[in-house]
Amino acid sequence: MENLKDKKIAVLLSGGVDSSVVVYELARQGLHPDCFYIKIGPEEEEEWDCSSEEDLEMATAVAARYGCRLQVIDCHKEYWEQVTKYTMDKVRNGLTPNPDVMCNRLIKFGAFDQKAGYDYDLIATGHYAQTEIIDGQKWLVTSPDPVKDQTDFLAQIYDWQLRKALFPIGHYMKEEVREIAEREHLVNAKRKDSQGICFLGKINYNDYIRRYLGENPGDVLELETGKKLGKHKGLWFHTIGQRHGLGFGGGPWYAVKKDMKQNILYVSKGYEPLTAYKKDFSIHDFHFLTCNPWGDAGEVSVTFKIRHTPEYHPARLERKADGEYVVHSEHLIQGVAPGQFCVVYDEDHHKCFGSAEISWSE
Ligand SMILES: Nc1ncnc2c1ncn2[C@@H]1O[C@H](COP(=O)(O)OP(=O)(O)OP(=O)(O)O)[C@@H](O)[C@H]1O
Repeated sequence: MENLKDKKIAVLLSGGVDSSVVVYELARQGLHPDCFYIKIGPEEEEEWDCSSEEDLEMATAVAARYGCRLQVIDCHKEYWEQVTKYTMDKVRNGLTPNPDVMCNRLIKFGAFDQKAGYDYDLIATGHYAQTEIIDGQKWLVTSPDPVKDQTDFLAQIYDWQLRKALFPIGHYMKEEVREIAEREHLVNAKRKDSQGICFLGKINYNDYIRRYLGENPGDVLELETGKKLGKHKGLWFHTIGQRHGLGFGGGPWYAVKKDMKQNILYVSKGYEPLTAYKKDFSIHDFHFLTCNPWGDAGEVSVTFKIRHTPEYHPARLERKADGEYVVHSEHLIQGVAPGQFCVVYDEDHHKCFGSAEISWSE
């Protein structure tokens, strides 16, 4: 780990076990970083839900135990204006967004930096990810825990954000983090991992979308035959590759294509319909975390993932004349949904180069 003694460090402390072990790890090195709890309230003026209150209590207890200050930073407005706007803009256009990816760029390393983080050299989080300095440049590298690895969620942060990021538990497996928390009797050692959309937690994704976009019913047709099977409530509730309880019987049915103009959802039947798979697909707006390692080389070997799963898929990445890329996967990939991020790694899935958005395809 880099020499931290002369650095001013801010810890993003959520009240969960991972960021609490971050504080412990730094304290163990004689450091007393300032801790920050980011508050994102519900969008309506309802009561703050009790799990957030409990989170803040836990964060307060952990910071106090290690002699650190804790401050609450309100990023409510920024979350709804930036992350929600991004999410709704994408789904409205039939694309599949990833709010958790944008939350890291826009909120944890973004809005937070403008409000408090600017005063610090490093921002430490409990993400399962690591960094490495190679030839004087800082790279994002994967965690040894393939199930917990979160480099995919970090693959849209800006280079200056990566330079400020510190992942003090990134070299551990999740079990090791839990063991440390139990051994140190941290108040939250036995708490369950958070789930759902970052910060929104329990909010159901479809309800979140419905609140902004409402419903827009249209036909559902079988791709192969054009036969009408029924109605959908809005294309934005469907993601390419997803198996849906559309309630038609005779399935399972998979969403395989959206016709935005005519508001039609096409589905295919069967457990593994070939229409739900792809080997070759285009990506655009490649965001490099550190730098473009390939220059304008025509083709390179990489690994990639398009979903938060432990597998990395081998592929050839082809650079087109316009500077965009085509992914040629070795294996068939299920559910290649436009708008999703394709996160690209080196052949050994060690270094994360960055990510690009999967392009719309007819
Ligand atoms: N409300 C919050 N306030 C401050 N930091 C946060 C908050 N939520 C998440 N973070 C930071 O982002 C990191 C990753 O968030 P994620 O939701 O993936 O948490 P997690 O893996 O469950 O971690 P934790 O156990 O620390 O909650 C956390 O470890 C923490 O550093």
